[in-house]
Amino acid sequence: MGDTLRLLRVMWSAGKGIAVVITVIRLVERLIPAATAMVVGLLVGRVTALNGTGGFSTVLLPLAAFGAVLFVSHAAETVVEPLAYLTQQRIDGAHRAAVTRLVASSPTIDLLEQPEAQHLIQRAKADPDEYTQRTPGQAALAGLDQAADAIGVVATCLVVAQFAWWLVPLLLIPSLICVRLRYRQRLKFVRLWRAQLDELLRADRWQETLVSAGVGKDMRVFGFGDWAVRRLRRQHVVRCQPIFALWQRNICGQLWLFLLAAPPLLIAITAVAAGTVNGQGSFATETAVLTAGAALFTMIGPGESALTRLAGLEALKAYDELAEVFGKDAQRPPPAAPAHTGSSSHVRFERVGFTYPGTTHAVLDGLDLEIRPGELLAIVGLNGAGKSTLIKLLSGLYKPTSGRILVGDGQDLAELEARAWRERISVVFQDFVKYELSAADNVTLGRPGVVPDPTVLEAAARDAGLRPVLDRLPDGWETPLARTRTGGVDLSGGQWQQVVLTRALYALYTGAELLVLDEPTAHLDVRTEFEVFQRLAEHRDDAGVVLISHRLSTVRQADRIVLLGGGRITESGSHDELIASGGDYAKMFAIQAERFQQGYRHTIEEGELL
Ligand SMILES: Nc1ncnc2c1ncn2[C@@H]1O[C@H](COP(=O)(O)OP(=O)(O)OP(=O)(O)O)[C@@H](O)[C@H]1O
Repeated sequence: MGDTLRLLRVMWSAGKGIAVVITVIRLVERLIPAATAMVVGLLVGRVTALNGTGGFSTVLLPLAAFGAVLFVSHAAETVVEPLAYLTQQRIDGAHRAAVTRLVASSPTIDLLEQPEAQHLIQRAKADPDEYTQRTPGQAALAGLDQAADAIGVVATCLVVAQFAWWLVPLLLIPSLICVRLRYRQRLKFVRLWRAQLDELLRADRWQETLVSAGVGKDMRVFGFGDWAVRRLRRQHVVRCQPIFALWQRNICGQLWLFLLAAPPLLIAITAVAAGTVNGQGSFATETAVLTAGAALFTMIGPGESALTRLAGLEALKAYDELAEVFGKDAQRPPPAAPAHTGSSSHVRFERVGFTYPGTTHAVLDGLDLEIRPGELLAIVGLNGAGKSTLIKLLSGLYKPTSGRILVGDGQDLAELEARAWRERISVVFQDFVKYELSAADNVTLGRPGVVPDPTVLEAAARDAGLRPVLDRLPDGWETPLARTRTGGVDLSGGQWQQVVLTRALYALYTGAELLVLDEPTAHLDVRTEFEVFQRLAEHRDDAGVVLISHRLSTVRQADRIVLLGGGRITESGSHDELIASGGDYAKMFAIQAERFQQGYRHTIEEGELL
């Protein structure tokens, strides 16, 4: 009952007018079998009464009524289809927007990395690419169908009862048992689908990966196309086999359902025929009852509505669970949390420890670090030392497992409103995203919702060294940065990095106070990288910059360099101080300087960069 009410509410949410119209049409449709039975009965009665005596005019009325029933049936069918489509799209559009909003509302990303959360999202997103998956819109319409079916069954039973009341339970009870059994069969499909979510997700991702241009390169070069397709097929077969097996059992079950429902219908037909022969009813009544009985048999038919209702409700229930999980998360920190005060480029990590959810290894372990206002701070360390993790904590994407991060005048980052904090910082991640949007959109995403200022856009492009790249694009700023889009182009790795740097600088020049760059120049040639940093140093004003880089030739320009190792800062100082101390930084620098001089001596003027 609760589910039915919920589906009605969902239906109502599509718009009162459309909900009422579609309900009326569905009801009319369901009354048509009963109306047909009565009209056919009336027609047969009149024809029989004529008994070859002429007077054809007496059958005109039932004939006209029959035509009217046919017309109404046809009109209802024609009108209901677009209305149902509209209703479904409205409901599903709103549902998908709600799911996206909910998932996006989480201030951190730790939940998104959990398989359980991904399963919930898959269940809730109502993307009916699977046999058993249905959308809330489809479920609402199916719920309406079922309610209308029930009314249609009552009307048809009234026609049948004209002959004898006991025919109603005789036909109805086996049919209702069939409905129940079918419902249980469909429930098994939904449960099976739910149990297979993990494989489904893996197969989906694998398929998406295989058709992407990036993987297309690897696939061709290494020649693993056949292997990849075989793997995809195997995943598909493994997933489908239990569904086929369930179908096989289902087909056998259908025979039992037929044996349950058909004999009562035959008994009813025989009883009505015998009764008519014995003068218990007219031939017309017999025709009406038989027409209605057959309609009843088909009305309680295939159980598709039951599956649709069940599967669509599944998406709504998954949304509830998702709201529970993400809703809680979205409320940490509380929405009314204060905005921070003081300079955003003043940050202190106090004994910060961090272990990724679901793992046991502490990536950061009692880390103390101060990022001073206006300072250019470089963080270096070996692969896996935790540099990117530190940046994610600084961006508020994860909360420290222990310790705290104080920002501005000493406010705990965990208690601040995440959005307000992020407006004050500008971050380039190592694994940045290449958005299939225009060059302008790719950059202005750094400050969304604000009318782009062309002067600032140009300044950011100039400082990131993007201007020469833009000059070569066919449509300048408006060129889509994706080969798959009409008129689009793809950029080289270094050019993409310049786009992303431009985005970060654009955010910096429009209000951010702390620029965080995680390997921002790994793909840039040495000269471009040098020029970019020169300009950044000139134009950053009072903004702080945190730079992560393995290129120590870049890092040496920083005001201060810290070395991260074993989850803590192990060395800190200017380049000269660290070289003088002869620690790990000095050793790393010596190795790189030696390799650099060997590898680039002929292309870079001596002493220009080192
Ligand atoms: N989302 C994650 N879930 C679990 N563990 C993670 C996750 N991201 C990173 N790690 C682990 O955390 C450790 C630190 O990774 P991180 O990316 O911070 O290192 P890094 O210093 O930036 O390395 P690199 O120089 O190679 O970029 C690694 O052992 C890594 O496996």
